[in-house]
Amino acid sequence: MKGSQTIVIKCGGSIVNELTSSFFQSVKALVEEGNSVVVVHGGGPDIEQMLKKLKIESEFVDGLRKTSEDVLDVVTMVLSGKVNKNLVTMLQQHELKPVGLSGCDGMLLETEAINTEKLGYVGEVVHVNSHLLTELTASNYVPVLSSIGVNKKGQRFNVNADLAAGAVAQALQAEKLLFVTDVQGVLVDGDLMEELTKADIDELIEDGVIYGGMIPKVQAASEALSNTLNEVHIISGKHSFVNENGHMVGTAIKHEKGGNKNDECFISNVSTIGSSY
Ligand SMILES: Nc1ncnc2c1ncn2[C@@H]1O[C@H](COP(=O)(O)OP(=O)(O)O)[C@@H](O)[C@H]1O
Ligand SMILES: CC(=O)N[C@@H](CCC(=O)OP(=O)(O)O)C(=O)O
Repeated sequence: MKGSQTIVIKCGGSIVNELTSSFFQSVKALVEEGNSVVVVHGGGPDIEQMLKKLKIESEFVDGLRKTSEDVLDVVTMVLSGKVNKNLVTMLQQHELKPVGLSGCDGMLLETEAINTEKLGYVGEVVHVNSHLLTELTASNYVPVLSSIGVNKKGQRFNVNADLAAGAVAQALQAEKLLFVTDVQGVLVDGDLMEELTKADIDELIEDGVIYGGMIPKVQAASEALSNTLNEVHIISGKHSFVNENGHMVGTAIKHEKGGNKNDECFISNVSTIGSSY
């Protein structure tokens, strides 16, 4: 896939500290081929660790971390501090031009509370400042966004990073959205599902085959599908994005099965999955 596509890459907290050189080479190849790349990241395990250290309790409600004022401060420090700066420096080491930002900066992720009584300071993105992102990507910068949102009154919110990435992809009318995580894709009885539709996803969630942190990922993926975004990929950050033919690996979430699967060379000039293990 050569040219000027917009590609949103969500790096999950499960993998953000273990991304391999093959992963960074894949990102670099996408930028060098003239694409606009925006990175959105989470950091669930790092948040969990810091909350434990500070002896602050938190619980998950419907897959989202119920967020008190204290939890919000920790989430902000961990995501926009440690995780964001680690990712920025790693990208720099791979000769990219990352700019670390939170969703508060430039009101990148304007956010409103989902249900204050049930979830506290957990928000959903209602508007993305696409202009700032496109200004940066036009100059070959790679914006690296932590999933902290803000409302017009200046209140910060904790946003699930999968949902933040979906909102960014929709706002930018991205052609590609990649969820990079710690598994090869969606697995059923240990087998990788190469393609899934929304109907498949609903059934797999209902049957308990897709659970936990995979739920917001597949839901954000299917909701982000549009006229411009025909496939959303869930892939592992432990290796290259592509196989030996230059085609995407992992699970593709699509409007319907079949179609253009593997018709397109996603990236050329990058090490392939076979060479990276
Ligand atoms: N059907 C499934 N296939 C693969 N992984 C699944 C599935 N259902 C649940 N999971 C879990 O989802 C996890 C990825 O979600 P999560 O830990 O939230 O990742 P991230 O931090 O990358 O967003 C996997 O490590 C796995 O434990
Ligand atoms: C509201 C909510 O649940 N926010 C998440 C934000 C981080 C995140 O989403 O990180 P992952 O990419 O590791 O899932 C949290 O507090 O853990």
